[in-house]
Amino acid sequence: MKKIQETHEKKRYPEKILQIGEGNFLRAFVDWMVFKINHEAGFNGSVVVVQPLKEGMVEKLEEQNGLYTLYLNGIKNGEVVSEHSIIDVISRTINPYVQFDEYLQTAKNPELRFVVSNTTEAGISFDENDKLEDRPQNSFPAKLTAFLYQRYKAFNGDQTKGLIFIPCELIDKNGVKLKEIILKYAKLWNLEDSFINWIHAANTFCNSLVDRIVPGYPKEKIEEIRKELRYEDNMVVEAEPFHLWVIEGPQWVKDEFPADQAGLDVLFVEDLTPYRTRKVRILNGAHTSMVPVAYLYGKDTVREAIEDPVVGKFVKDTIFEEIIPTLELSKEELVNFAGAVIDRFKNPFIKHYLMSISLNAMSKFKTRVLPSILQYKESKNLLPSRLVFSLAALIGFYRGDRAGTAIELKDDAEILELYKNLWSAYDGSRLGLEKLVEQVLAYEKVWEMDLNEVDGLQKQVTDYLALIMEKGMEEAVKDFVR
Ligand SMILES: NC(=O)c1ccc[n+]([C@@H]2O[C@H](COP(=O)([O-])OP(=O)(O)OC[C@H]3O[C@@H](n4cnc5c(N)ncnc54)[C@H](O)[C@@H]3O)[C@@H](O)[C@H]2O)c1
Ligand SMILES: O=P(O)(O)OC[C@@H](O)[C@@H](O)[C@H](O)[C@H](O)CO
Repeated sequence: MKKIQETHEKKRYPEKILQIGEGNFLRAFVDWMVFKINHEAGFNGSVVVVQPLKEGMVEKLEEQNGLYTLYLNGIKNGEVVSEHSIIDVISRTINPYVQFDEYLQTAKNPELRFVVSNTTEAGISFDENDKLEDRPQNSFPAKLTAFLYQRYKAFNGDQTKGLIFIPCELIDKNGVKLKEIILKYAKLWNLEDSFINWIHAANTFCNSLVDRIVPGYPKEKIEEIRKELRYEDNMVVEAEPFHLWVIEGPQWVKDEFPADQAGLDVLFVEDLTPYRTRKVRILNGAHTSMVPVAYLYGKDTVREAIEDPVVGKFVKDTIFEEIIPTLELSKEELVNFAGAVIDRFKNPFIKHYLMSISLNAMSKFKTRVLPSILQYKESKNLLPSRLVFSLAALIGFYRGDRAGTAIELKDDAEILELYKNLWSAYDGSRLGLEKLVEQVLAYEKVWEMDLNEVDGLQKQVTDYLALIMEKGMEEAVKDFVR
Protein backbone atom coordinates (compact mmCIF):
# COMPACT_ATOMS: atom_id res chain seq x y z
CA MET A 1 0.00 0.00 0.00
CA LYS A 2 1.23 3.50 -0.82
CA LYS A 3 2.16 5.90 1.93
CA ILE A 4 0.31 9.20 2.31
CA GLN A 5 3.31 11.22 1.12
CA GLU A 6 3.38 9.19 -2.10
CA THR A 7 -0.22 10.03 -2.89
CA HIS A 8 -0.37 13.73 -2.24
CA GLU A 9 1.74 16.58 -3.48
CA LYS A 10 2.16 19.34 -0.95
CA LYS A 11 1.69 22.91 -2.10
CA ARG A 12 4.38 25.33 -0.86
CA TYR A 13 3.12 28.26 1.19
CA PRO A 14 5.24 30.87 3.00
CA GLU A 15 5.92 29.88 6.62
CA LYS A 16 3.71 32.25 8.58
CA ILE A 17 3.06 30.25 11.73
CA LEU A 18 5.39 28.77 14.32
CA GLN A 19 3.58 26.02 16.17
CA ILE A 20 4.85 24.78 19.50
CA GLY A 21 3.44 21.30 19.83
CA GLU A 22 2.79 18.48 17.43
CA GLY A 23 -0.09 16.96 19.40
CA ASN A 24 -3.43 15.75 18.18
CA PHE A 25 -5.30 18.85 19.21
CA LEU A 26 -3.25 21.39 17.28
CA ARG A 27 -3.28 19.19 14.21
CA ALA A 28 -7.06 18.75 14.35
CA PHE A 29 -7.82 22.36 15.20
CA VAL A 30 -5.32 25.08 14.28
CA ASP A 31 -3.74 23.26 11.34
CA TRP A 32 -7.19 22.33 10.03
CA MET A 33 -8.19 25.99 10.26
CA VAL A 34 -5.06 27.03 8.37
CA PHE A 35 -5.96 24.43 5.74
CA LYS A 36 -9.44 25.97 5.51
CA ILE A 37 -8.26 29.57 5.29
CA ASN A 38 -5.66 28.66 2.68
CA HIS A 39 -8.35 27.09 0.54
CA GLU A 40 -11.23 29.46 1.22
CA ALA A 41 -9.76 32.79 2.28
CA GLY A 42 -6.41 33.09 0.47
CA PHE A 43 -4.31 33.03 3.65
CA ASN A 44 -1.39 31.50 1.77
CA GLY A 45 0.53 30.34 4.82
CA SER A 46 2.14 27.23 6.22
CA VAL A 47 3.11 26.04 9.68
CA VAL A 48 6.52 25.09 11.12
CA VAL A 49 5.96 22.61 13.91
CA VAL A 50 8.34 22.58 16.87
CA GLN A 51 8.39 19.66 19.28
CA PRO A 52 8.32 21.05 22.82
CA LEU A 53 9.63 18.00 24.64
CA LYS A 54 12.60 15.76 24.00
CA GLU A 55 10.34 12.82 23.25
CA GLY A 56 7.64 13.43 20.71
CA MET A 57 6.18 12.74 17.33
CA VAL A 58 7.79 15.16 14.90
CA GLU A 59 9.97 12.45 13.44
CA LYS A 60 6.89 10.42 12.57
CA LEU A 61 5.25 13.50 11.10
CA GLU A 62 8.37 14.35 9.13
CA GLU A 63 8.46 10.82 7.70
CA GLN A 64 5.07 11.62 6.16
CA ASN A 65 6.31 14.96 4.81
CA GLY A 66 4.09 16.69 7.41
CA LEU A 67 0.94 15.27 5.83
CA TYR A 68 -1.86 13.53 7.71
CA THR A 69 -5.55 12.78 7.38
CA LEU A 70 -8.11 14.46 9.60
CA TYR A 71 -11.47 12.79 10.12
CA LEU A 72 -14.38 14.87 11.39
CA ASN A 73 -17.09 12.54 12.68
CA GLY A 74 -20.21 13.42 14.59
CA ILE A 75 -23.55 15.11 14.45
CA LYS A 76 -23.91 18.72 13.39
CA ASN A 77 -27.30 20.47 13.39
CA GLY A 78 -28.95 17.06 13.67
CA GLU A 79 -27.15 15.72 10.59
CA VAL A 80 -24.49 13.02 10.56
CA VAL A 81 -21.15 14.46 9.46
CA SER A 82 -18.32 12.20 8.39
CA GLU A 83 -15.65 13.73 6.25
CA HIS A 84 -11.92 13.56 5.88
CA SER A 85 -9.21 15.76 4.40
CA ILE A 86 -5.48 15.56 3.93
CA ILE A 87 -4.06 18.44 5.93
CA ASP A 88 -1.09 19.76 3.99
CA VAL A 89 -0.13 22.94 5.81
CA ILE A 90 2.89 21.74 7.78
CA SER A 91 5.92 22.85 5.81
CA ARG A 92 8.43 21.13 8.12
CA THR A 93 9.05 20.05 11.66
CA ILE A 94 11.84 20.89 14.08
CA ASN A 95 13.04 18.92 17.06
CA PRO A 96 15.01 21.58 18.96
CA TYR A 97 16.76 18.86 20.95
CA VAL A 98 18.65 17.89 17.79
CA GLN A 99 18.02 20.86 15.45
CA PHE A 100 18.51 23.85 17.70
CA ASP A 101 20.32 25.91 15.04
CA GLU A 102 17.47 25.31 12.60
CA TYR A 103 15.04 26.39 15.30
CA LEU A 104 16.87 29.69 15.88
CA GLN A 105 17.33 30.21 12.18
CA THR A 106 13.55 30.17 11.75
CA ALA A 107 13.37 33.32 13.88
CA LYS A 108 15.00 35.19 10.99
CA ASN A 109 12.12 34.56 8.61
CA PRO A 110 10.50 37.98 7.89
CA GLU A 111 7.22 36.34 6.83
CA LEU A 112 6.65 34.63 10.15
CA ARG A 113 3.64 36.24 11.89
CA PHE A 114 2.02 33.93 14.41
CA VAL A 115 3.05 31.68 17.26
CA VAL A 116 0.50 29.11 18.39
CA SER A 117 1.10 26.57 21.11
CA ASN A 118 -0.54 23.77 22.96
CA THR A 119 1.61 22.14 25.53
CA THR A 120 -1.04 21.05 28.07
CA GLU A 121 -1.51 23.00 31.30
CA ALA A 122 1.95 21.94 32.36
CA GLY A 123 3.63 23.73 29.46
CA ILE A 124 3.38 27.46 30.22
CA SER A 125 5.83 27.32 33.09
CA PHE A 126 9.00 28.95 34.36
CA ASP A 127 12.13 26.93 35.06
CA GLU A 128 14.72 29.03 36.86
CA ASN A 129 17.50 26.74 35.66
CA ASP A 130 16.91 27.60 32.01
CA LYS A 131 19.68 29.67 30.44
CA LEU A 132 19.95 31.58 27.19
CA GLU A 133 22.95 29.42 26.21
CA ASP A 134 21.09 26.13 26.66
CA ARG A 135 20.48 24.13 23.51
CA PRO A 136 17.59 23.92 24.04
CA GLN A 137 16.16 25.37 27.21
CA ASN A 138 13.85 23.10 29.18
CA SER A 139 10.58 25.02 29.35
CA PHE A 140 8.78 26.10 26.21
CA PRO A 141 8.50 29.79 27.23
CA ALA A 142 12.29 29.77 27.66
CA LYS A 143 12.72 28.30 24.19
CA LEU A 144 10.42 31.04 22.89
CA THR A 145 12.37 33.77 24.68
CA ALA A 146 15.55 32.56 22.99
CA PHE A 147 13.67 32.53 19.68
CA LEU A 148 12.34 36.06 20.17
CA TYR A 149 15.76 37.37 21.18
CA GLN A 150 17.20 35.91 18.01
CA ARG A 151 14.46 37.61 15.98
CA TYR A 152 14.94 40.91 17.75
CA LYS A 153 18.66 40.86 16.96
CA ALA A 154 18.21 39.65 13.38
CA PHE A 155 15.92 42.58 12.56
CA ASN A 156 17.64 45.17 14.78
CA GLY A 157 14.55 45.67 16.87
CA ASP A 158 12.33 46.39 13.84
CA GLN A 159 8.86 47.10 15.24
CA THR A 160 7.16 45.46 12.28
CA LYS A 161 8.81 42.11 12.91
CA GLY A 162 7.06 41.27 16.15
CA LEU A 163 4.78 38.23 16.34
CA ILE A 164 1.19 37.50 17.31
CA PHE A 165 0.99 34.85 20.02
CA ILE A 166 -2.19 32.81 20.35
CA PRO A 167 -1.63 30.07 22.92
CA CYS A 168 -4.29 27.35 23.16
CA GLU A 169 -3.41 25.90 26.56
CA LEU A 170 -6.47 25.65 28.75
CA ILE A 171 -5.22 27.97 31.44
CA ASP A 172 -6.71 31.26 32.42
CA LYS A 173 -5.17 34.26 30.62
CA ASN A 174 -2.84 32.01 28.68
CA GLY A 175 -1.49 34.86 26.53
CA VAL A 176 -0.85 37.15 29.48
CA LYS A 177 0.89 34.33 31.37
CA LEU A 178 3.07 33.39 28.44
CA LYS A 179 4.14 37.01 28.05
CA GLU A 180 4.87 37.32 31.79
CA ILE A 181 7.11 34.27 31.73
CA ILE A 182 8.94 35.45 28.60
CA LEU A 183 9.58 38.78 30.32
CA LYS A 184 10.78 36.93 33.42
CA TYR A 185 13.34 35.07 31.33
CA ALA A 186 14.43 38.31 29.65
CA LYS A 187 15.16 39.67 33.15
CA LEU A 188 16.76 36.47 34.44
CA TRP A 189 19.08 36.41 31.45
CA ASN A 190 19.90 40.12 31.79
CA LEU A 191 18.78 40.89 28.26
CA GLU A 192 18.81 44.53 27.25
CA ASP A 193 15.94 46.89 28.06
CA SER A 194 15.47 47.64 24.38
CA PHE A 195 14.62 43.94 23.84
CA ILE A 196 12.10 44.11 26.66
CA ASN A 197 10.60 47.23 25.13
CA TRP A 198 10.44 45.46 21.77
CA ILE A 199 8.57 42.52 23.36
CA HIS A 200 5.98 44.98 24.65
CA ALA A 201 5.67 47.23 21.64
CA ALA A 202 6.09 44.93 18.66
CA ASN A 203 4.49 41.70 19.84
CA THR A 204 0.85 40.91 20.55
CA PHE A 205 -0.15 38.32 23.11
CA CYS A 206 -3.76 37.18 22.80
CA ASN A 207 -5.59 35.08 25.35
CA SER A 208 -7.55 32.32 23.74
CA LEU A 209 -10.01 29.58 24.51
CA VAL A 210 -10.35 26.51 22.33
CA ASP A 211 -13.13 23.96 22.12
CA ARG A 212 -13.17 20.79 20.05
CA ILE A 213 -13.11 17.22 21.29
CA VAL A 214 -10.13 15.50 19.70
CA PRO A 215 -9.75 11.91 20.80
CA GLY A 216 -6.77 11.57 18.48
CA TYR A 217 -5.52 8.51 16.69
CA PRO A 218 -8.44 6.16 15.97
CA LYS A 219 -6.48 3.01 16.79
CA GLU A 220 -9.44 0.66 16.72
CA LYS A 221 -10.71 1.77 13.34
CA ILE A 222 -7.37 2.11 11.64
CA GLU A 223 -7.68 -1.00 9.45
CA GLU A 224 -11.08 0.10 8.23
CA ILE A 225 -9.70 3.62 7.62
CA ARG A 226 -6.74 2.27 5.66
CA LYS A 227 -9.07 0.35 3.41
CA GLU A 228 -11.11 3.45 2.80
CA LEU A 229 -8.15 5.77 2.21
CA ARG A 230 -6.06 3.25 0.28
CA TYR A 231 -2.88 4.73 1.65
CA GLU A 232 -0.92 4.34 4.84
CA ASP A 233 -1.07 7.17 7.36
CA ASN A 234 0.38 6.74 10.85
CA MET A 235 -0.75 10.18 11.97
CA VAL A 236 -4.48 10.01 11.28
CA VAL A 237 -6.40 12.16 13.71
CA GLU A 238 -10.10 12.10 14.48
CA ALA A 239 -12.21 14.89 15.95
CA GLU A 240 -15.78 16.06 16.28
CA PRO A 241 -17.15 18.61 13.79
CA PHE A 242 -17.89 21.14 16.57
CA HIS A 243 -15.21 23.79 16.96
CA LEU A 244 -14.95 27.14 18.67
CA TRP A 245 -11.92 29.39 19.08
CA VAL A 246 -12.50 32.50 21.15
CA ILE A 247 -9.63 34.97 20.83
CA GLU A 248 -9.22 37.95 23.12
CA GLY A 249 -7.05 40.44 21.31
CA PRO A 250 -7.11 43.44 19.04
CA GLN A 251 -9.62 43.32 16.19
CA TRP A 252 -6.92 43.80 13.54
CA VAL A 253 -5.67 40.26 14.26
CA LYS A 254 -8.87 39.12 12.57
CA ASP A 255 -7.73 40.69 9.30
CA GLU A 256 -4.51 38.73 9.41
CA PHE A 257 -6.23 35.45 10.29
CA PRO A 258 -9.33 35.47 8.04
CA ALA A 259 -11.18 32.61 9.71
CA ASP A 260 -14.56 34.31 9.24
CA GLN A 261 -14.11 34.24 5.48
CA ALA A 262 -13.84 30.47 5.66
CA GLY A 263 -16.99 30.18 7.78
CA LEU A 264 -15.07 29.05 10.87
CA ASP A 265 -16.36 29.58 14.39
CA VAL A 266 -13.58 31.87 15.50
CA LEU A 267 -14.70 34.79 17.65
CA PHE A 268 -12.61 37.86 18.38
CA VAL A 269 -13.88 39.28 21.66
CA GLU A 270 -12.90 41.82 24.29
CA ASP A 271 -13.37 39.43 27.19
CA LEU A 272 -13.38 35.70 26.89
CA THR A 273 -13.89 35.03 30.60
CA PRO A 274 -17.55 33.95 30.36
CA TYR A 275 -16.80 31.55 27.50
CA ARG A 276 -13.83 30.14 29.31
CA THR A 277 -15.48 29.64 32.66
CA ARG A 278 -18.49 27.95 31.11
CA LYS A 279 -16.43 25.59 28.98
CA VAL A 280 -13.65 24.74 31.39
CA ARG A 281 -15.92 24.15 34.37
CA ILE A 282 -18.67 22.27 32.56
CA LEU A 283 -17.05 20.37 29.71
CA ASN A 284 -13.51 19.91 30.98
CA GLY A 285 -14.66 19.77 34.60
CA ALA A 286 -17.02 16.91 33.73
CA HIS A 287 -14.29 15.12 31.78
CA THR A 288 -11.70 15.45 34.50
CA SER A 289 -14.01 14.60 37.37
CA MET A 290 -15.47 11.59 35.56
CA VAL A 291 -12.12 10.03 34.65
CA PRO A 292 -11.06 8.44 37.97
CA VAL A 293 -14.61 7.47 38.88
CA ALA A 294 -15.55 5.97 35.52
CA TYR A 295 -12.19 4.35 34.89
CA LEU A 296 -12.06 2.63 38.27
CA TYR A 297 -15.68 1.64 37.68
CA GLY A 298 -14.50 -0.27 34.59
CA LYS A 299 -15.39 2.13 31.78
CA ASP A 300 -12.87 3.05 29.10
CA THR A 301 -14.45 5.83 27.07
CA VAL A 302 -16.47 8.98 27.71
CA ARG A 303 -19.42 7.62 25.76
CA GLU A 304 -19.48 4.36 27.76
CA ALA A 305 -19.34 6.40 30.94
CA ILE A 306 -22.11 8.88 30.04
CA GLU A 307 -24.40 6.12 28.79
CA ASP A 308 -23.98 3.95 31.87
CA PRO A 309 -27.05 4.33 34.14
CA VAL A 310 -24.92 4.71 37.26
CA VAL A 311 -21.80 6.59 36.13
CA GLY A 312 -23.77 8.59 33.58
CA LYS A 313 -26.18 9.77 36.23
CA PHE A 314 -23.28 10.57 38.55
CA VAL A 315 -21.69 12.74 35.84
CA LYS A 316 -24.92 14.52 34.88
CA ASP A 317 -25.81 15.21 38.51
CA THR A 318 -22.31 16.52 39.04
CA ILE A 319 -22.79 18.98 36.20
CA PHE A 320 -26.31 20.13 37.02
CA GLU A 321 -26.20 20.04 40.81
CA GLU A 322 -22.62 20.90 41.66
CA ILE A 323 -20.98 22.72 38.76
CA ILE A 324 -23.76 24.85 37.24
CA PRO A 325 -24.84 26.33 40.62
CA THR A 326 -21.33 27.77 41.02
CA LEU A 327 -21.46 29.70 37.75
CA GLU A 328 -22.76 33.21 37.32
CA LEU A 329 -24.03 33.08 33.74
CA SER A 330 -27.73 32.81 32.95
CA LYS A 331 -29.16 29.50 34.12
CA GLU A 332 -30.84 28.88 30.79
CA GLU A 333 -27.64 29.42 28.84
CA LEU A 334 -25.72 27.10 31.16
CA VAL A 335 -28.33 24.37 30.99
CA ASN A 336 -28.37 24.58 27.18
CA PHE A 337 -24.60 24.48 27.02
CA ALA A 338 -24.45 21.50 29.40
CA GLY A 339 -27.10 19.65 27.38
CA ALA A 340 -25.08 20.17 24.21
CA VAL A 341 -21.93 18.97 25.97
CA ILE A 342 -23.67 15.79 27.10
CA ASP A 343 -24.74 15.18 23.49
CA ARG A 344 -21.15 15.71 22.36
CA PHE A 345 -20.01 13.18 24.98
CA LYS A 346 -22.42 10.70 23.41
CA ASN A 347 -20.96 11.13 19.92
CA PRO A 348 -21.41 7.61 18.57
CA PHE A 349 -18.68 7.96 15.98
CA ILE A 350 -15.69 8.58 18.17
CA LYS A 351 -14.02 6.82 21.06
CA HIS A 352 -12.66 9.30 23.55
CA TYR A 353 -10.57 7.29 25.97
CA LEU A 354 -10.70 8.23 29.61
CA MET A 355 -7.02 7.40 29.84
CA SER A 356 -6.13 10.03 27.27
CA ILE A 357 -8.02 12.64 29.30
CA SER A 358 -6.15 11.47 32.40
CA LEU A 359 -2.85 12.99 31.17
CA ASN A 360 -1.64 15.46 33.85
CA ALA A 361 -4.86 14.87 35.78
CA MET A 362 -3.66 16.61 38.93
CA SER A 363 -3.08 20.01 37.33
CA LYS A 364 -6.29 19.55 35.34
CA PHE A 365 -8.21 18.89 38.53
CA LYS A 366 -6.79 22.08 39.98
CA THR A 367 -7.87 24.30 37.11
CA ARG A 368 -11.02 22.55 35.94
CA VAL A 369 -12.65 21.08 39.06
CA LEU A 370 -11.22 22.63 42.20
CA PRO A 371 -12.69 26.10 41.47
CA SER A 372 -16.18 24.52 41.45
CA ILE A 373 -15.51 22.83 44.81
CA LEU A 374 -14.26 26.04 46.39
CA GLN A 375 -17.02 28.20 44.93
CA TYR A 376 -19.69 25.73 46.02
CA LYS A 377 -18.30 25.62 49.53
CA GLU A 378 -18.13 29.40 49.68
CA SER A 379 -21.66 30.02 48.50
CA LYS A 380 -23.45 27.16 50.26
CA ASN A 381 -21.09 26.47 53.13
CA LEU A 382 -21.28 22.83 52.10
CA LEU A 383 -18.94 20.59 50.18
CA PRO A 384 -20.20 19.30 46.79
CA SER A 385 -20.22 15.59 47.54
CA ARG A 386 -19.76 14.23 44.01
CA LEU A 387 -16.84 16.50 43.21
CA VAL A 388 -15.21 15.62 46.52
CA PHE A 389 -15.84 11.96 45.76
CA SER A 390 -14.09 12.48 42.45
CA LEU A 391 -11.08 13.96 44.26
CA ALA A 392 -10.98 10.89 46.48
CA ALA A 393 -11.23 8.71 43.37
CA LEU A 394 -8.35 10.64 41.81
CA ILE A 395 -6.12 9.84 44.78
CA GLY A 396 -7.21 6.20 44.45
CA PHE A 397 -6.54 6.32 40.70
CA TYR A 398 -2.95 7.41 41.37
CA ARG A 399 -2.44 4.22 43.31
CA GLY A 400 -2.08 2.86 39.80
CA ASP A 401 -4.21 -0.25 39.97
CA ARG A 402 -7.54 -1.11 38.33
CA ALA A 403 -8.81 -4.45 39.51
CA GLY A 404 -5.34 -5.97 39.46
CA THR A 405 -4.19 -4.28 36.24
CA ALA A 406 -1.60 -1.51 36.37
CA ILE A 407 -2.85 1.92 35.30
CA GLU A 408 -0.52 3.74 32.94
CA LEU A 409 -0.30 7.01 34.87
CA LYS A 410 0.92 10.04 32.94
CA ASP A 411 1.83 13.08 34.97
CA ASP A 412 4.71 15.18 36.13
CA ALA A 413 7.53 12.92 37.43
CA GLU A 414 7.46 14.61 40.84
CA ILE A 415 3.74 13.97 41.22
CA LEU A 416 4.11 10.33 40.23
CA GLU A 417 6.96 10.01 42.72
CA LEU A 418 4.87 11.60 45.47
CA TYR A 419 2.05 9.11 44.96
CA LYS A 420 4.43 6.19 44.65
CA ASN A 421 5.98 7.07 48.00
CA LEU A 422 2.66 7.77 49.69
CA TRP A 423 0.97 4.61 48.51
CA SER A 424 3.95 2.39 49.24
CA ALA A 425 4.17 3.82 52.78
CA TYR A 426 0.45 3.30 53.37
CA ASP A 427 -0.06 0.71 56.11
CA GLY A 428 -3.73 -0.09 55.51
CA SER A 429 -5.00 1.74 58.60
CA ARG A 430 -7.52 4.58 58.79
CA LEU A 431 -4.83 6.79 60.31
CA GLY A 432 -2.51 5.88 57.44
CA LEU A 433 -5.18 6.88 54.93
CA GLU A 434 -5.81 10.16 56.74
CA LYS A 435 -2.10 10.94 56.57
CA LEU A 436 -1.94 10.04 52.91
CA VAL A 437 -4.89 12.30 52.06
CA GLU A 438 -3.45 15.07 54.20
CA GLN A 439 -0.19 14.99 52.30
CA VAL A 440 -1.90 15.03 48.90
CA LEU A 441 -4.09 17.94 49.96
CA ALA A 442 -1.00 19.76 51.22
CA TYR A 443 0.75 19.50 47.84
CA GLU A 444 0.74 23.22 47.16
CA LYS A 445 2.86 22.94 44.05
CA VAL A 446 -0.27 21.82 42.24
CA TRP A 447 -3.09 23.23 44.35
CA GLU A 448 -1.41 26.59 45.03
CA MET A 449 -2.91 26.38 48.53
CA ASP A 450 -3.11 23.90 51.35
CA LEU A 451 -6.41 22.14 50.74
CA ASN A 452 -6.40 20.85 54.32
CA GLU A 453 -7.50 24.35 55.22
CA VAL A 454 -10.85 23.84 53.45
CA ASP A 455 -13.15 23.02 56.31
CA GLY A 456 -14.21 19.35 56.27
CA LEU A 457 -12.48 18.48 53.00
CA GLN A 458 -9.79 16.23 54.41
CA LYS A 459 -12.28 14.14 56.36
CA GLN A 460 -14.72 13.82 53.50
CA VAL A 461 -12.03 12.86 51.00
CA THR A 462 -10.68 10.28 53.45
CA ASP A 463 -14.16 8.86 54.05
CA TYR A 464 -14.84 8.49 50.34
CA LEU A 465 -11.43 7.02 49.64
CA ALA A 466 -11.94 4.50 52.44
CA LEU A 467 -15.32 3.64 50.94
CA ILE A 468 -13.87 3.15 47.45
CA MET A 469 -11.09 0.94 48.84
CA GLU A 470 -13.40 -1.08 50.98
CA LYS A 471 -16.33 -1.62 48.60
CA GLY A 472 -14.78 -1.00 45.20
CA MET A 473 -15.84 1.81 42.86
CA GLU A 474 -18.90 0.01 41.52
CA GLU A 475 -20.52 -0.14 44.95
CA ALA A 476 -19.13 3.15 46.25
CA VAL A 477 -20.53 5.28 43.43
CA LYS A 478 -23.96 3.66 43.72
CA ASP A 479 -24.46 5.60 46.94
CA PHE A 480 -24.91 8.71 44.77
CA VAL A 481 -27.56 7.40 42.46
CA ARG A 482 -30.02 5.71 44.76
N1 LIG B 1 -7.67 16.64 22.69
C1 LIG B 1 -8.66 17.48 22.89
O1 LIG B 1 -9.86 17.14 22.81
C2 LIG B 1 -8.37 18.90 23.23
C3 LIG B 1 -9.37 19.84 23.06
C4 LIG B 1 -9.16 21.14 23.49
C5 LIG B 1 -7.97 21.45 24.07
N2 LIG B 1 -6.99 20.54 24.20
C6 LIG B 1 -5.73 20.96 24.77
O2 LIG B 1 -4.65 20.38 24.10
C7 LIG B 1 -3.68 19.86 25.01
C8 LIG B 1 -2.99 18.76 24.30
O3 LIG B 1 -3.92 17.81 23.89
P1 LIG B 1 -3.60 16.82 22.73
O4 LIG B 1 -4.84 16.04 22.50
O5 LIG B 1 -3.02 17.53 21.57
O6 LIG B 1 -2.52 15.91 23.43
P2 LIG B 1 -1.24 15.24 22.82
O7 LIG B 1 -0.78 14.28 23.82
O8 LIG B 1 -1.49 14.78 21.43
O9 LIG B 1 -0.19 16.43 22.76
C9 LIG B 1 0.35 16.99 23.89
C10 LIG B 1 1.36 18.04 23.49
O10 LIG B 1 1.78 18.74 24.65
C11 LIG B 1 3.19 18.70 24.77
N3 LIG B 1 3.53 18.71 26.21
C12 LIG B 1 3.09 17.88 27.17
N4 LIG B 1 3.61 18.23 28.37
C13 LIG B 1 4.40 19.31 28.14
C14 LIG B 1 5.24 20.13 28.96
N5 LIG B 1 5.38 19.91 30.26
N6 LIG B 1 5.91 21.16 28.37
C15 LIG B 1 5.80 21.39 27.05
N7 LIG B 1 5.05 20.63 26.23
C16 LIG B 1 4.36 19.61 26.76
C17 LIG B 1 3.62 17.46 24.02
O11 LIG B 1 4.94 17.56 23.61
C18 LIG B 1 2.63 17.46 22.86
O12 LIG B 1 3.07 18.30 21.84
C19 LIG B 1 -4.51 19.50 26.20
O13 LIG B 1 -3.89 19.47 27.41
C20 LIG B 1 -5.56 20.62 26.18
O14 LIG B 1 -5.07 21.70 26.91
C21 LIG B 1 -7.17 19.29 23.78
O1 LIG C 1 -7.12 17.87 26.17
P1 LIG C 1 -6.87 17.78 27.63
O2 LIG C 1 -6.03 16.58 27.88
O3 LIG C 1 -6.38 19.03 28.21
O4 LIG C 1 -8.26 17.54 28.33
C1 LIG C 1 -9.07 16.48 27.99
C2 LIG C 1 -10.43 16.96 27.55
O5 LIG C 1 -11.14 17.49 28.63
C3 LIG C 1 -10.35 18.02 26.48
O6 LIG C 1 -9.50 17.62 25.48
C4 LIG C 1 -11.70 18.37 25.87
O7 LIG C 1 -12.11 17.32 25.05
C5 LIG C 1 -11.57 19.62 25.07
O8 LIG C 1 -11.09 20.66 25.87
C6 LIG C 1 -12.84 20.01 24.36
O9 LIG C 1 -12.66 21.25 23.76
